[in-house]
Amino acid sequence: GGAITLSDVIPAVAEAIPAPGDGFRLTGSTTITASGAATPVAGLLAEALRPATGLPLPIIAGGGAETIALVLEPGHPDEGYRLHIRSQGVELRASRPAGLFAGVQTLRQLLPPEIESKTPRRLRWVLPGGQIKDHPRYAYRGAMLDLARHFHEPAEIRRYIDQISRFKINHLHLHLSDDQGWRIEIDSWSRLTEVGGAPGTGVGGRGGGFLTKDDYRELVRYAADRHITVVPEIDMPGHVNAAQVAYPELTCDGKAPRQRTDMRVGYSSLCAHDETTYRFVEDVIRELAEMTPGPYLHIGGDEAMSTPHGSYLIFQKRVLPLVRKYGKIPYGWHEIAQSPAAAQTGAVIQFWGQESSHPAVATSVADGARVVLSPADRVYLDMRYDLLTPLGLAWAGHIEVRDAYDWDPGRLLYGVPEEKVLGVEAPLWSETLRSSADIEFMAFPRLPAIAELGWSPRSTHDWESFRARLGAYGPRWTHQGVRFHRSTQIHWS
Ligand SMILES: CC1=[NH+][C@H]2[C@@H](O1)O[C@H](CO)[C@@H](O)[C@@H]2O
Repeated sequence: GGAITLSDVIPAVAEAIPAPGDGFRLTGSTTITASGAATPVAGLLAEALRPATGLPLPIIAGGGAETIALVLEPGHPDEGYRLHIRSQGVELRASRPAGLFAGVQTLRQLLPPEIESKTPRRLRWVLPGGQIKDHPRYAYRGAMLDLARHFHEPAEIRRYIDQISRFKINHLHLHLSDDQGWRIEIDSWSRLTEVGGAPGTGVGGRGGGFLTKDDYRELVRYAADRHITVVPEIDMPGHVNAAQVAYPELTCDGKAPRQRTDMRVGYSSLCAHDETTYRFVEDVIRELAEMTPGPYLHIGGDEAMSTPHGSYLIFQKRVLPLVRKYGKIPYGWHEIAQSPAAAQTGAVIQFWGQESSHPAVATSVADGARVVLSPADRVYLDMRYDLLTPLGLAWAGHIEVRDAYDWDPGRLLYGVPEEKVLGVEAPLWSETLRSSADIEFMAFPRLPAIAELGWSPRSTHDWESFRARLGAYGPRWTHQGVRFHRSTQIHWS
């Protein structure tokens, strides 16, 4: 493709002022300048640029010519940054390390695609001259990975964290329990993983396993270093068969249900009238909260078809406040909006419907709840692209790249105006996934579309621009070894 310009970045930047001919060339004498809290971000920048360039790119504290300076200073919007590229040097300015990290993702995309090579390439490494002023439209830009239907090892989750961080995604929602399996160690209820995390507890009798508390803490740290907040989810009162196989006392009749490795939903429910249920729920919330530095604790709430409506309301009235009791913001699928406790506890409601209006959500929002948008027919990355797609489901229809791109989070839901939208999230359910390759095939190229909706100003929204930028991005995935789907909607470079 042609020379890279400031406007080729995904997500689209808020403002770009090119200065042609004033580009900065990386050479053997280029340094990176950083101090204090900017230093870890400088380390990630050096780590990103050294392999393909083969350049030393030492990190120094003291500035000077030919340097890429990372500067923390007041006056920038949250996660925002200013990038100024001139022939004599580069300045990346922000008020928080997260802003510098966002700027680093932009910088990577301003170098030729070969920058993603793990081995040195003999190339002129030139950053195009000019200025970028950039900041996110929404604070919450998420990706969800379902570890319950198919467990993915920590190394696979770290790989996904790396890949989503390139597009300024800043939340990773981990779906840690469901009917098939339980994937996070809880000390006070150890059979949850001894039984629910055993080999063979995934869909099709595969995909067993679980995260120890140390695995989880390490993933939280790895994500935090890339300015991604982990959002853990324990799905209740439905989607609990695995917990009930491990602890029959969590059923209303005390009989352990049979283990399930099929893909059906809606058949399980905790017992809303039994105090054992609330002891269990509180223990789980307490242990999850103490190992989760992020502000959110997701308690599911979806598809409770086997929970009578009255029992569902009793359950949410008891449980949403428990999340607050342990210092977290309650978060749940949009069914929780049936309960006044959602708004009363200032919960975040995750909309996963296909409707353009949802009265219960609009009411909760009017009463103080906020919304994360995950319309299933737009952002469910487990939906097939088309009839030929070998993986995934199709209950919400096929989702090609344009379907994922062409909608507006600020105008999706009647009664949920722009200022009540916390952001967007792309769930990837794992009933049909088996590997990192499967994750990458379903997530890319659609996730960048959702990342752009979450980050870029609405004024930059343009399908022809996005598809051209995406086509030019393809070689970067190839150099990284990302097994993306070569959608026929895109002209891949
Ligand atoms: C919130 C929600 N509950 C269901 C629904 O989404 O569809 C998913 C598959 O697309 C399925 O795995 C999940 O259990």
